Amino acid sequence: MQIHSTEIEDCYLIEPQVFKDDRGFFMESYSQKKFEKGTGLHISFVQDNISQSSYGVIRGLHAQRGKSAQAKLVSVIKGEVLDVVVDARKDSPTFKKVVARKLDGVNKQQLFVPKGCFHGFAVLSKDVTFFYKCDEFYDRDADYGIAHDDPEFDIDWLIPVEKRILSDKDKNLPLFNQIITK
Ligand SMILES: Cc1cn([C@H]2C[C@H](O)[C@@H](COP(=O)(O)OP(=O)(O)O[C@H]3O[C@@H](C)C(=O)[C@@H](O)[C@H]3O)O2)c(=O)[nH]c1=O
Repeated sequence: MQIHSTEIEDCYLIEPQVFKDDRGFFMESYSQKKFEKGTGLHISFVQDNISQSSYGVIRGLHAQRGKSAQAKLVSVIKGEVLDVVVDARKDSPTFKKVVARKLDGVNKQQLFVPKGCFHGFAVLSKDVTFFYKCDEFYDRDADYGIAHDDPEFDIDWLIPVEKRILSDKDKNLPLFNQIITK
Protein backbone atom coordinates (compact mmCIF):
# COMPACT_ATOMS: atom_id res chain seq x y z
CA MET A 1 0.00 0.00 0.00
CA GLN A 2 1.43 3.36 -1.01
CA ILE A 3 0.16 6.56 0.56
CA HIS A 4 0.75 9.89 -1.17
CA SER A 5 0.09 13.38 0.14
CA THR A 6 -1.99 15.78 -1.98
CA GLU A 7 -2.56 19.54 -2.36
CA ILE A 8 -4.79 19.42 0.77
CA GLU A 9 -3.29 18.83 4.20
CA ASP A 10 -4.20 15.38 5.58
CA CYS A 11 -5.93 14.41 2.34
CA TYR A 12 -4.17 11.32 0.98
CA LEU A 13 -4.21 9.29 -2.21
CA ILE A 14 -3.87 5.61 -1.36
CA GLU A 15 -2.73 2.93 -3.76
CA PRO A 16 -3.51 -0.51 -2.38
CA GLN A 17 -1.27 -3.42 -3.30
CA VAL A 18 -3.17 -5.66 -5.71
CA PHE A 19 -2.18 -9.35 -5.92
CA LYS A 20 -3.22 -10.83 -9.25
CA ASP A 21 -3.19 -14.52 -10.11
CA ASP A 22 -5.04 -17.02 -12.29
CA ARG A 23 -8.13 -16.74 -10.08
CA GLY A 24 -8.42 -12.97 -10.24
CA PHE A 25 -7.02 -10.59 -7.63
CA PHE A 26 -6.81 -9.95 -3.91
CA MET A 27 -6.29 -6.66 -2.11
CA GLU A 28 -6.59 -5.26 1.38
CA SER A 29 -9.11 -2.46 0.88
CA TYR A 30 -8.30 -1.06 4.32
CA SER A 31 -5.68 -1.82 6.96
CA GLN A 32 -5.79 0.34 10.06
CA LYS A 33 -2.15 -0.48 10.77
CA LYS A 34 -0.88 0.51 7.31
CA PHE A 35 -3.14 3.55 7.15
CA GLU A 36 -1.84 4.84 10.50
CA LYS A 37 1.77 4.17 9.56
CA GLY A 38 1.41 6.00 6.24
CA THR A 39 -0.61 8.97 7.43
CA GLY A 40 0.09 9.31 11.16
CA LEU A 41 -3.69 9.62 11.64
CA HIS A 42 -5.80 7.51 13.98
CA ILE A 43 -9.24 7.08 12.48
CA SER A 44 -12.03 4.84 13.75
CA PHE A 45 -14.47 4.13 10.96
CA VAL A 46 -18.04 3.44 12.11
CA GLN A 47 -20.14 3.40 8.92
CA ASP A 48 -19.64 2.02 5.40
CA ASN A 49 -21.72 3.28 2.46
CA ILE A 50 -22.31 2.12 -1.09
CA SER A 51 -23.94 4.18 -3.82
CA GLN A 52 -24.64 3.33 -7.42
CA SER A 53 -24.85 6.00 -10.13
CA SER A 54 -24.94 6.27 -13.90
CA TYR A 55 -22.96 8.45 -16.30
CA GLY A 56 -23.33 12.17 -15.69
CA VAL A 57 -24.37 11.93 -12.07
CA ILE A 58 -22.65 14.44 -9.81
CA ARG A 59 -23.05 13.92 -6.08
CA GLY A 60 -21.77 16.78 -3.96
CA LEU A 61 -20.17 18.76 -2.74
CA HIS A 62 -21.14 17.47 0.72
CA ALA A 63 -20.02 17.45 4.35
CA GLN A 64 -21.49 17.23 7.84
CA ARG A 65 -21.22 20.10 10.30
CA GLY A 66 -19.73 20.34 13.78
CA LYS A 67 -19.48 17.22 15.92
CA SER A 68 -20.94 15.13 13.10
CA ALA A 69 -18.10 16.05 10.70
CA GLN A 70 -16.95 12.94 8.88
CA ALA A 71 -13.59 11.77 7.62
CA LYS A 72 -14.12 9.44 4.67
CA LEU A 73 -12.09 6.86 2.83
CA VAL A 74 -13.59 6.74 -0.65
CA SER A 75 -13.12 4.27 -3.48
CA VAL A 76 -14.67 2.89 -6.65
CA ILE A 77 -15.58 -0.78 -6.93
CA LYS A 78 -16.75 -0.58 -10.55
CA GLY A 79 -16.53 2.22 -13.12
CA GLU A 80 -14.73 5.56 -13.05
CA VAL A 81 -15.30 8.85 -11.25
CA LEU A 82 -13.68 12.22 -10.90
CA ASP A 83 -13.46 12.57 -7.15
CA VAL A 84 -13.18 16.07 -5.67
CA VAL A 85 -12.27 17.41 -2.23
CA VAL A 86 -12.47 21.09 -1.16
CA ASP A 87 -10.79 22.19 2.05
CA ALA A 88 -13.27 24.21 4.17
CA ARG A 89 -11.24 24.17 7.40
CA LYS A 90 -10.63 27.80 8.28
CA ASP A 91 -7.50 26.96 10.26
CA SER A 92 -5.99 24.80 7.53
CA PRO A 93 -2.88 25.92 5.62
CA THR A 94 -4.60 24.55 2.54
CA PHE A 95 -7.97 26.31 3.14
CA LYS A 96 -9.94 26.52 -0.14
CA LYS A 97 -7.54 24.23 -1.99
CA VAL A 98 -9.07 21.59 -4.27
CA VAL A 99 -7.99 18.01 -4.94
CA ALA A 100 -9.43 16.28 -8.02
CA ARG A 101 -8.43 12.73 -8.91
CA LYS A 102 -9.80 10.06 -11.20
CA LEU A 103 -10.61 6.91 -9.24
CA ASP A 104 -11.68 3.70 -10.89
CA GLY A 105 -12.31 0.05 -10.30
CA VAL A 106 -9.15 -0.85 -12.21
CA ASN A 107 -6.56 1.43 -10.56
CA LYS A 108 -8.36 0.87 -7.22
CA GLN A 109 -6.92 4.07 -5.79
CA GLN A 110 -8.65 5.59 -2.77
CA LEU A 111 -8.87 9.11 -1.42
CA PHE A 112 -8.88 9.94 2.26
CA VAL A 113 -11.09 13.00 2.85
CA PRO A 114 -10.36 14.73 6.18
CA LYS A 115 -13.11 16.05 8.46
CA GLY A 116 -14.10 19.58 7.52
CA CYS A 117 -13.68 19.14 3.77
CA PHE A 118 -16.43 19.05 1.17
CA HIS A 119 -16.50 15.95 -0.99
CA GLY A 120 -18.17 15.01 -4.26
CA PHE A 121 -17.75 12.98 -7.39
CA ALA A 122 -18.79 12.89 -11.03
CA VAL A 123 -19.52 9.63 -12.82
CA LEU A 124 -17.41 9.28 -15.98
CA SER A 125 -18.28 5.69 -16.94
CA LYS A 126 -21.65 4.13 -17.84
CA ASP A 127 -22.22 3.04 -14.23
CA VAL A 128 -20.35 3.38 -10.98
CA THR A 129 -20.46 1.48 -7.73
CA PHE A 130 -18.92 3.76 -5.11
CA PHE A 131 -17.83 2.56 -1.67
CA TYR A 132 -16.73 4.66 1.32
CA LYS A 133 -16.00 4.40 4.99
CA CYS A 134 -16.94 7.18 7.45
CA ASP A 135 -15.71 7.88 10.96
CA GLU A 136 -19.01 9.42 12.14
CA PHE A 137 -22.56 8.28 11.62
CA TYR A 138 -24.89 9.93 9.12
CA ASP A 139 -26.63 12.92 10.68
CA ARG A 140 -29.35 14.34 8.45
CA ASP A 141 -29.51 17.57 10.48
CA ALA A 142 -25.78 18.19 10.09
CA ASP A 143 -25.72 17.46 6.36
CA TYR A 144 -24.76 20.49 4.25
CA GLY A 145 -22.92 21.36 1.08
CA ILE A 146 -21.83 23.79 -1.60
CA ALA A 147 -22.67 23.99 -5.29
CA HIS A 148 -20.51 21.71 -7.42
CA ASP A 149 -20.17 24.49 -10.00
CA ASP A 150 -19.22 27.26 -7.58
CA PRO A 151 -17.25 29.69 -9.81
CA GLU A 152 -14.84 30.32 -6.95
CA PHE A 153 -13.31 26.89 -7.62
CA ASP A 154 -14.10 26.48 -11.32
CA ILE A 155 -13.78 22.69 -11.08
CA ASP A 156 -13.69 20.87 -14.42
CA TRP A 157 -16.07 17.97 -13.71
CA LEU A 158 -15.41 16.40 -17.12
CA ILE A 159 -19.18 16.13 -17.74
CA PRO A 160 -20.91 18.55 -20.18
CA VAL A 161 -23.37 20.80 -18.31
CA GLU A 162 -26.39 19.44 -20.24
CA LYS A 163 -25.51 15.84 -19.28
CA ARG A 164 -25.18 16.47 -15.54
CA ILE A 165 -27.64 14.68 -13.28
CA LEU A 166 -28.04 16.14 -9.77
CA SER A 167 -30.43 15.55 -6.88
CA ASP A 168 -32.90 18.35 -6.14
CA LYS A 169 -30.95 18.95 -2.94
CA ASP A 170 -27.69 19.35 -4.83
CA LYS A 171 -29.25 21.67 -7.43
CA ASN A 172 -29.99 24.16 -4.65
CA LEU A 173 -26.77 24.20 -2.67
CA PRO A 174 -25.27 27.61 -1.76
CA LEU A 175 -21.89 28.99 -2.80
CA PHE A 176 -18.86 28.46 -0.57
CA ASN A 177 -18.60 32.16 0.33
CA GLN A 178 -22.25 32.24 1.43
CA ILE A 179 -21.67 29.72 4.21
CA ILE A 180 -17.94 29.71 4.99
CA THR A 181 -16.47 33.01 6.10
CA LYS A 182 -13.04 33.34 7.60
C1 LIG B 1 -25.25 9.80 3.04
C2 LIG B 1 -26.44 9.04 3.64
C3 LIG B 1 -27.70 9.16 3.09
N1 LIG B 1 -28.75 8.50 3.63
C4 LIG B 1 -30.08 8.64 3.00
C5 LIG B 1 -30.63 10.05 3.01
C6 LIG B 1 -31.41 10.14 1.72
O1 LIG B 1 -32.74 9.70 1.92
C7 LIG B 1 -30.71 9.14 0.79
C8 LIG B 1 -29.81 9.81 -0.23
O2 LIG B 1 -28.96 10.73 0.46
P1 LIG B 1 -28.09 11.80 -0.31
O3 LIG B 1 -28.86 12.37 -1.43
O4 LIG B 1 -27.53 12.75 0.70
O5 LIG B 1 -26.94 10.86 -0.88
P2 LIG B 1 -25.59 11.30 -1.62
O6 LIG B 1 -25.86 12.47 -2.50
O7 LIG B 1 -25.00 10.10 -2.24
O8 LIG B 1 -24.71 11.81 -0.41
C9 LIG B 1 -23.35 11.42 -0.32
O9 LIG B 1 -22.61 12.14 -1.28
C10 LIG B 1 -21.20 11.91 -1.24
C11 LIG B 1 -20.56 12.81 -2.27
C12 LIG B 1 -20.62 12.03 0.11
O10 LIG B 1 -19.50 12.49 0.31
C13 LIG B 1 -21.40 11.43 1.22
O11 LIG B 1 -20.91 11.80 2.48
C14 LIG B 1 -22.87 11.75 1.11
O12 LIG B 1 -23.08 13.14 1.39
O13 LIG B 1 -29.95 8.28 1.63
C15 LIG B 1 -28.60 7.70 4.73
O14 LIG B 1 -29.59 7.09 5.24
N2 LIG B 1 -27.35 7.55 5.29
C16 LIG B 1 -26.26 8.20 4.77
O15 LIG B 1 -25.12 8.04 5.30
